[in-house]
Amino acid sequence: MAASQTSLFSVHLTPDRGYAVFANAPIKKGTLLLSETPLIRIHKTHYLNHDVVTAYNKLSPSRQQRYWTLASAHGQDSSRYPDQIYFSVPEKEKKRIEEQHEARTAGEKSILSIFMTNAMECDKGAAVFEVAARFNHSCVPNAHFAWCEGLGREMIFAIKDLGVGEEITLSYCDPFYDISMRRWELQHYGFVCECIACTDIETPGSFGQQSKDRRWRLREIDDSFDVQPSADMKLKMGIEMVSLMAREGLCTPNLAHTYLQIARISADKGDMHTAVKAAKHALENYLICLGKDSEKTKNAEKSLRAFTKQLPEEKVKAAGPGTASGVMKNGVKA
Ligand SMILES: C[S@@+](CC[C@H](N)C(=O)[O-])C[C@H]1O[C@@H](n2cnc3c(N)ncnc32)[C@H](O)[C@@H]1O
Repeated sequence: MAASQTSLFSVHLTPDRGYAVFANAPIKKGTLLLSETPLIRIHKTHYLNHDVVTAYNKLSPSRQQRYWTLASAHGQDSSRYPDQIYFSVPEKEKKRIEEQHEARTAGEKSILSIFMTNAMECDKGAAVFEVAARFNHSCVPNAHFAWCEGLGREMIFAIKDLGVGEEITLSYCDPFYDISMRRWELQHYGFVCECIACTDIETPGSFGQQSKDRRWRLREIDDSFDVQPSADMKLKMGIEMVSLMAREGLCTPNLAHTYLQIARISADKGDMHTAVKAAKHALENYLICLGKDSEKTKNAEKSLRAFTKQLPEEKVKAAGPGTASGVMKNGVKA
């Protein structure tokens, strides 16, 4: 595991979660923790066993050896999964589901089971990264991973301030999923999450119980946001989402995205002061989660600049750093 030690974090074996990643020093949110090229990459989102085996066979013997050290969520109880595939599912998709089910329930780890356990989505495909694969899951993650196609690298950023020895976690599933959807998703990785959002869910007043309601509401709003015709209603929903995410401790790009939506709706309504304030929050959060090179960050920066130009002169001064001129002065731009 020598390659996994950096000045920022170390990888250690835990008693109950396999390897895990821990902060070596206090780390500020927005810090780039890891930038890594793939060990193996498939240029298809819906890959078959054949695609993974073909890519594996092209690896050097030493890379193949390292691949086999990674975790595998095989050996699962098949009764926890449906025993039939819906009749209208296309043949190729049926084959993919069957192959993955077999890999997951087999007694031995396989090239496919390792890939499925560790793969991260890339542009039109998936890849496994030797170090990034060691980060465990939390539904309230303190780090975020994103593929940067321009750099051909997986980037992991701290999205909260981290203390020495703190485990660094990522979310393997959409944080807006409610608890039953998250449990279903995480079952595929062969574990039951015991994070703060997943425990004590029946205890009145506990974080877990409140979280259950909040995530359910987040999903409900997220599902209906785009089809909501009223701008005022959308604004209200956006503000509620931000508040729910803050209470959940979810500082993921969804938060930045929601701020940007609030900014755009406010700008459409002519409320440029709110638009600028919300766009500043969006930019700040995209910078923390995705860094300055991300297209999403650059778009937020563009929106902020556009909205600031429409502010009356005296409000530009009041809005201060982070507005169109502030962006340059404060070095947010590369
Ligand atoms: C991508 S790997 C993460 C690193 C892994 N622990 C290792 O030893 O290499 C995913 C696997 O880690 C374990 N894992 C991840 N998050 C977990 C969690 N919150 N609780 C228990 N096990 C977890 C599961 O076995 C899962 O299949």
